[in-house]
Amino acid sequence: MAGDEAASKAATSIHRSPSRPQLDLSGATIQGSTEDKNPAIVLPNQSDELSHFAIDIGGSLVKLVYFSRQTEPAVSCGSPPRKGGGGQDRQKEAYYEGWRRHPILGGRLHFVKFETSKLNDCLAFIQSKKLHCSNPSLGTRLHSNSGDLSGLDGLAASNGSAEEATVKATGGGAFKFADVFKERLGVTFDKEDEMDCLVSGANFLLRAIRYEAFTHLEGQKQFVQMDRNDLFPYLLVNIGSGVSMIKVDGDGVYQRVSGTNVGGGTFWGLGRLLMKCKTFDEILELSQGGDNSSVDMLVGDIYGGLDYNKIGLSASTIASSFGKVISGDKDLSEYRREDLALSLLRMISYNIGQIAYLNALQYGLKRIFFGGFFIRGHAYTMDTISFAINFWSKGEAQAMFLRHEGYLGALGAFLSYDKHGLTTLTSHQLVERFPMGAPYAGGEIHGPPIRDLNEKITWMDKFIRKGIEITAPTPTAVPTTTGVGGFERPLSRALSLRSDSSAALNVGVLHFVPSLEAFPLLADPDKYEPNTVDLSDPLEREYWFNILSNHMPDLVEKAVASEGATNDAKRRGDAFAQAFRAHLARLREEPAAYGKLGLANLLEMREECLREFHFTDAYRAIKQRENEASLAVLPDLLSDLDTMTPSDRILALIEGVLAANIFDWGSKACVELYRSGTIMEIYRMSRDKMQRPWRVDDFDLFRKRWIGEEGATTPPKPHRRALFFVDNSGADIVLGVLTFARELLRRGTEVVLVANSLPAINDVVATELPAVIAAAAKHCDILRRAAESGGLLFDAVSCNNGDRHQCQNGSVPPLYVVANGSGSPCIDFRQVSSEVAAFAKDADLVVLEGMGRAVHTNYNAKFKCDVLKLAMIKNQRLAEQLVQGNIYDCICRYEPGQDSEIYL
Ligand SMILES: Nc1ncnc2c1ncn2[C@@H]1O[C@H](COP(=O)(O)OP(=O)(O)O)[C@@H](O)[C@H]1O
Ligand SMILES: CC(C)(COP(=O)(O)O)[C@@H](O)C(=O)NCCC(=O)O
Ligand SMILES: [Mn+2]
Repeated sequence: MAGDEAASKAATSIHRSPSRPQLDLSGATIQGSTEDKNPAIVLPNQSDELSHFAIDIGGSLVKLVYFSRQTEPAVSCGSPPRKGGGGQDRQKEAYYEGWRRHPILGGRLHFVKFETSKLNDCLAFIQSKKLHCSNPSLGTRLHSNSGDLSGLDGLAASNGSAEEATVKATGGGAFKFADVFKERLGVTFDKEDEMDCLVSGANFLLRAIRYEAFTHLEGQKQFVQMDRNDLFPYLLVNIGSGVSMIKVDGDGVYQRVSGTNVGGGTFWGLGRLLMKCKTFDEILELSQGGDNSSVDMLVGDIYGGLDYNKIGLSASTIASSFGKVISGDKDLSEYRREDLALSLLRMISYNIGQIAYLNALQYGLKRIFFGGFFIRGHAYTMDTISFAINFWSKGEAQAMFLRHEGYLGALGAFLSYDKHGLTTLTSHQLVERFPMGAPYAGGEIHGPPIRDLNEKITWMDKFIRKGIEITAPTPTAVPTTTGVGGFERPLSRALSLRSDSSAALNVGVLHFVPSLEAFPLLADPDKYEPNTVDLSDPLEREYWFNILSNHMPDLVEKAVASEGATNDAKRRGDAFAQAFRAHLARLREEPAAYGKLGLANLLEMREECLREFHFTDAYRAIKQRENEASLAVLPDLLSDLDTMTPSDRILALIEGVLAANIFDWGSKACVELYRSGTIMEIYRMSRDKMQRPWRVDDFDLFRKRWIGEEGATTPPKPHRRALFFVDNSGADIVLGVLTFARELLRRGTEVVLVANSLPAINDVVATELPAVIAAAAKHCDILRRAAESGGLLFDAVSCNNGDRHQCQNGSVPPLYVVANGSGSPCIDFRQVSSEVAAFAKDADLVVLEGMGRAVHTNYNAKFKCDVLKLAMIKNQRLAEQLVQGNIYDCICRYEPGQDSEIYL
């Protein structure tokens, strides 16, 4: 397939579902100055009424799910601009091009909650964010400002007055408070059935969110990978104020089989009455220091301290919750509040667990999912419920919990709009992010919503003060279970309860990126795991947390400098550091808080966190300096390479990629190294040290594939197309990648350079590549012609050293640049841009370069086609662990693909 076809396939491959909404770009104008980096775009004919939010008003809590449009072309739109036009126009053209190519609405889903008794907070929140305003006649304003903090800038045509807006609403409050919403906000509720919503919310989450469901046993959280084709039947137990038990057999196919009036409302109500607790969390907190044996009547109390072995009950089994109270002659005030709280929690949780089990038994269901805000991510509650299910079912049935626990109904109501096309999205197209503002944007609970960066920084300060409560976990004692009776004491007794705000960080902002797909060349997509290092090991986790913490001062310094070291930049730098440290503290305490944790997630989160505080490219200056220094020596390197035999040359080229990978500003050791020499000195030193065999060395095999057996008469056919996942700026891209790419081109292989959509450390970004290539092309005819035919060069560049080498067949295949859809130093092949996926279809060679992409992630990944993994390991411990080697050792791993032709 020719490149143009591939590109056009990339463009068409996204028009998947005609039912998806499209943006009407006709008559679009850019508002504001053309010099403005982030101008607003006005779409006067975009009349698709925006469905801003859906609401679930329950007996205790109001749950709000709201949508904000993707206001900038998605990260996957980093393709280089096409020919024609002046600089400014070209930018504009590229911008529109992005929108044309990705007309499906991307956007973000936010989750917030309020107490029903504080409905005013909720109304104020909606009002301040203008969620209720959608006025089609005014058109829509789209801002390209990526600094959209809470996600809603520029969403609505904001004249403040709401025209007849209808909003999906569920829960009893949809009836009870319909008039209030009409009066105060002018919105009319379109009521959706609560059970319908719970079921569709749960089905969506279980299918589309990779780490949604988990088990919780004896303090251990374990994510359960649901098979989307084998989801049904299951029992859904929603523990809100009251409890609903629903047997779910499919989409919209369910039956509410049972329920109980003894639920979260009972717990909270009795907690207020008995312990005089002001908040729900206070009860949970109290329970952690409780001993229920002073309140509950235990089997041992009845049997004189003995177990009742005959029927399998231990002495510590609760025979009767609160039963001991009848025999003592004590006033309420004479009981410890902690003990009462624990008895209450156990009573409610066991009871619900038991009823759930009986229903599962009656309907032959093995899987039971618990939702509703009674759970509140509280370890002891979950352990108690799990214990009950496990005990009564003798291990047959399994209790699972949902990360979005209380939002099922609100999410279901939102999905019922059906015009976002969300129900068809797959996990590949969803990215969950955890911006610091997320828990606060919901107000309160904590209100008021954060509107700008300034407010967010102020919030950060508060968070940190609150965050001090988030201490490192005290090691938990060995669980003291007493046979069938359950835990004597809460396992998590020693831990302080997480504040609600930090618990709210369990639920992030869900980004829909319709243009992301799974990489089609993965050999076994279901088994694919991007992370090499297993962070479920506490020692490993601590090591990498420390690495990231220690790197902070240097990173903050670079970030602040990149923004001119102004006072504002310094303030943002501090806030960034606080925010990222808070994430680390949160994850130290609960590693699985954000889903399954891998090193790649941490490295990406750091980049996201920088962006959150408006550091768009912290290493901008460094990247530029290194590019210039490398471009200056490129001509000499090219001449050297051209004097070599093909066999020596391929070795020199791979050596070159490995040696240049030393320029890594994310590695502490490397950053220290740079103090001791210039870029060129370090590059030369690195090259001089290149000695084979490398620590992992498949070079001989690769050379065979490249030039064939020695003395063979017919050389192997060159690869058709190479997909080269590039890494760092400077020597890495200029002296390593481009020289290798040139050789591939010379042999007749099409080359697609796949670079980041957004910056990450000193990685080269797709939009920066055309300029780098243009500069390199001045010294090389092959690169120039290939870049021209790949549409990368606009102005004819003349080759000033007259590259004499021609391609084998006289013509040069195209060189393309494609953005990968990510802004991380690693790559997760479950989610790449649709352009990469389209270009992959014809590729027969994948090259992964650098420690992030070839070692931290994908070291063990298997591909359908040939793959070459090239990296220098710039961390001593990792080198020891992974390859029994040392820092600066190199990896050259070559694995012929399952489907590739065997030439050997
Ligand atoms: N911050 C909180 N405020 C009040 N109740 C809470 C809070 N966090 C958890 N809960 C518990 O969650 C229950 C409400 O759960 P939810 O799923 O929202 O149900 P509902 O729709 O009936 O309000 C409350 O009765 C209480 O037990
Ligand atoms: C972030 C990185 C993966 C980038 O490496 P690259 O992909 O550029 O080779 C790497 O710098 C890294 O793992 N740094 C942390 C390890 C350390 O400082 O020792
Ligand atoms: Mn890198």
